[in-house]
Amino acid sequence: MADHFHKMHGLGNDFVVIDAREKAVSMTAARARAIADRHNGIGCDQLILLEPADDADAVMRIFNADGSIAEACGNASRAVALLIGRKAELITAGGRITVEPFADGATVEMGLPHFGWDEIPLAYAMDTSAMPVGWEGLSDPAAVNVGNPHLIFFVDDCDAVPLDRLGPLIENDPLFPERINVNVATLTGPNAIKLRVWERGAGLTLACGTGACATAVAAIRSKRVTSPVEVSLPGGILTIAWAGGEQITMTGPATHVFTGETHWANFD
Ligand SMILES: N[C@H](CCC[C@H](N)C(=O)O)C(=O)O
Repeated sequence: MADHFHKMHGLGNDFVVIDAREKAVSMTAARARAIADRHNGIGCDQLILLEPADDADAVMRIFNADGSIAEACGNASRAVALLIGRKAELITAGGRITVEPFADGATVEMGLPHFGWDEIPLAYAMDTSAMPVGWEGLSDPAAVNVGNPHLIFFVDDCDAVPLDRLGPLIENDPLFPERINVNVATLTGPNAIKLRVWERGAGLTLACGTGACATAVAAIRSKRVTSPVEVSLPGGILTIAWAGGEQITMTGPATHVFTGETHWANFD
């Protein structure tokens, strides 16, 4: 009996989605890594495993391409919304989210942002709105936790930042006990941001939903922009709304590419 999966993406941030609500699928970091491998596996930025939940529509477990666990995944939340096909509540390691699909995408209530140094988390206390730290020309970042941890640098030209080199350096800095997602953002209007992201455990991706949420929240909080914000990533545009103290709302496309079948034991 073959195992089925859905190959999906949100603005090019791609996923292997396994719906294990009816039939359990065991997943380990090693198996997730093997499935995510773009040469010897199926290939994806994150592996998404849907499991039964007592008081929600599903538990959504998120494995990065390196096998590490992510507490939130905005683009995958929209993909799962499309797959479920109706309004749904999902439990993730970072909290409870509500998703509502439309024809070719979804709106997601991503929960509340957190700003405390120990909520990011950081290794020691500091003001997370403008941190007194820097890496090779990148300085004064903000940090926001939107279920998962994000560091945001506002720069004049995000395309000029060597993120392929600085991303892993910052991701793995001892300041971040749980590592961190690295965002470089350029303001392009009173409600517009251009964004590139180095993702914890996945590297450069075409889009990052939680990165867009964290960056928009940091920009709104510091009065660089007003809500709602259009965030332009290499893969496309997400709209993020946040009225301070409220839920973050993210709206954007989701794509079901194909349904495939395999045997997960092949990846052990
Ligand atoms: N691509 C995801 C983010 C994955 C975050 C993951 N890299 C981590 O937090 O470890 C998104 O659309 O939000």
